Amino acid sequence: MSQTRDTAPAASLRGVTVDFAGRDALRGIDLDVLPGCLTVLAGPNGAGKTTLLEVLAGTRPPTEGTRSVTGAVALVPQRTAETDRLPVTVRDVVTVGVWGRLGRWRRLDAAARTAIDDALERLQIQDLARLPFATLSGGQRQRTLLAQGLARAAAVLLLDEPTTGLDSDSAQRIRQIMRAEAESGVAVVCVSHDPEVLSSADRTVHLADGAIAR
Ligand SMILES: Nc1ncnc2c1ncn2[C@@H]1O[C@H](COP(=O)(O)OP(=O)(O)OP(=O)(O)O)[C@@H](O)[C@H]1O
Repeated sequence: MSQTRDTAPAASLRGVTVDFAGRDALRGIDLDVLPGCLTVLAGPNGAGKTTLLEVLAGTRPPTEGTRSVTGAVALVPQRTAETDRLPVTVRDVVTVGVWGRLGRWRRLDAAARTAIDDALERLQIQDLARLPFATLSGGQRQRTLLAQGLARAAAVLLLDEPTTGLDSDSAQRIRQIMRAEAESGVAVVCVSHDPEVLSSADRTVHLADGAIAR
């Protein structure tokens, strides 16, 4: 970890509970996410990892408790059947990452174009940029979604099982990018069952039945 323990958190949750129709997916979660730190959320299926990531992202409001963040947040979701069907190119998907920095009409300036090109290059998908997203392989889609997250240049980067189903070279590249982002000061939080992601973590948060076990 490149930051000290007394660094102010980039995101904090206090007493967070998420109730799905009377069943608690999360129960009383207190969590600080630090800049410069790769935090891995681990635990069995159904433990609440994705729900916790969604609360950190701000896409799922907690039933109880509070969330505070100090800067922009990027969420790299697991590739899904819904995103497979979107009639957009790879470059379009990555371009969404810079929208938050653009004006009302979302006209791309030079800095935004550079951010998009850099993200495509870091994920080695420049040659795919003009292809429809729907025609990509699963691994290529995952790399495109991560490129979108990098283009956002957020203070907090959240990833849901980014190496699942990838070949070893692609998985290795994604692990290297997560480490590099953490080293550059980003607060990186990753849900993963991948032993190599777990071994590269600065901190592992184990969830069990909706609570932090250790
Ligand atoms: N939209 C939803 N509606 C109802 N219940 C849900 C919803 N999303 C998740 N749950 C439930 O909340 C619990 C936690 O789910 P979550 O997806 O956060 O677990 P997870 O640890 O990410 O699991 P996995 O490792 O299988 O991805 C599970 O019991 C799940 O069935």
